[in-house]
Amino acid sequence: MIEIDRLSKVYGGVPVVDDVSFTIGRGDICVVVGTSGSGKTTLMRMINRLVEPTGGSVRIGGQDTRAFIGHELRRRIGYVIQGNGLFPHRSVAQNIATVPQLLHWERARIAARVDELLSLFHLDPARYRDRFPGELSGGQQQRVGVARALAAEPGILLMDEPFGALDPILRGKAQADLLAIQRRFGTTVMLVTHDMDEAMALGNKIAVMDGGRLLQYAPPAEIIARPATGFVADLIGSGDRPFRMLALDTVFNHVEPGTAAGDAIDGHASLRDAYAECLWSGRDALPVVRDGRRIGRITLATLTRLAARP
Ligand SMILES: Nc1ncnc2c1ncn2[C@@H]1O[C@H](COP(=O)(O)OP(=O)(O)OP(=O)(O)O)[C@@H](O)[C@H]1O
Repeated sequence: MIEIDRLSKVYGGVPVVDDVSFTIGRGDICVVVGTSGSGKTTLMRMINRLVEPTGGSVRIGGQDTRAFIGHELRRRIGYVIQGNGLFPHRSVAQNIATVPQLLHWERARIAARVDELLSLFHLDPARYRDRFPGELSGGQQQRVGVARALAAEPGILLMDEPFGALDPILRGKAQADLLAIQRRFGTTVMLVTHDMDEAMALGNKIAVMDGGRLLQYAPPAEIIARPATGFVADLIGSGDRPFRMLALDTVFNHVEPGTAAGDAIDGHASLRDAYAECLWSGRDALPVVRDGRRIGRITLATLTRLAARP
């Protein structure tokens, strides 16, 4: 659990983070959104004390972060930045091993962890562990960057625009990987992004910043349905609201008995995808499959009802 308590940062008399308080629950994914210069990065960097607060405090697991020496705190908190920041002259394995080595893990344990993480990120260890970052694609480098941040099994992962440089396809895959890994390790994640779709896809809580202040901190459905200010409403985009609402849920949760004609949709698909398929194919219901077997249908009427303001 991360408790952010009246946190402020002032540069040259100007508050860039202004009296911000909120709590990130253990195992939560908190996504921080806001306009450029709203203080997102500064807020994040005060969690691992790359930036020292002017006022307020941060507690992790009940302990004030000021009780730690800065670099020791940072060894316990994974940190990923856009462009991954890999060491170019160290191999993939050496990059991932950075923090475990600082913590004096045994060699065999480090080697096993490197291979485990490479496999988790769909990189064959035998093929990739001895390569250098320059010998990887951008998407592969980004995965190694996240693997490095997770190497010492941190309870907390801070991610600053981690997928900003990836194309939309790779971005979707990187988001799915992050969700799978977060579920597996139960890591508490704080992620900064400019992309509202990404925020909604990943966050179970969204923090909206503007001018250094926290405007709203709530689950995505709450932010969409009840934006705290006009600024938050604008950020979501009024034309996108019904579609954002549908994107939050999957077909499985709304299957009805009955049949429908035409190609089926997988139950894991989002309601937004189901809605798009109904419109595109001109159907008012789609068959739903689970593991290749038809289990019922989803109707346009249900999707329309679920897209409305709750
Ligand atoms: N070291 C610094 N000295 C002075 N001003 C700073 C410093 N770091 C950040 N700022 C200012 O603080 C404000 C917030 O910056 P920050 O990087 O936290 O915003 P952000 O929301 O992450 O922006 P972006 O989305 O563009 O990355 C900006 O006006 C920035 O110019």
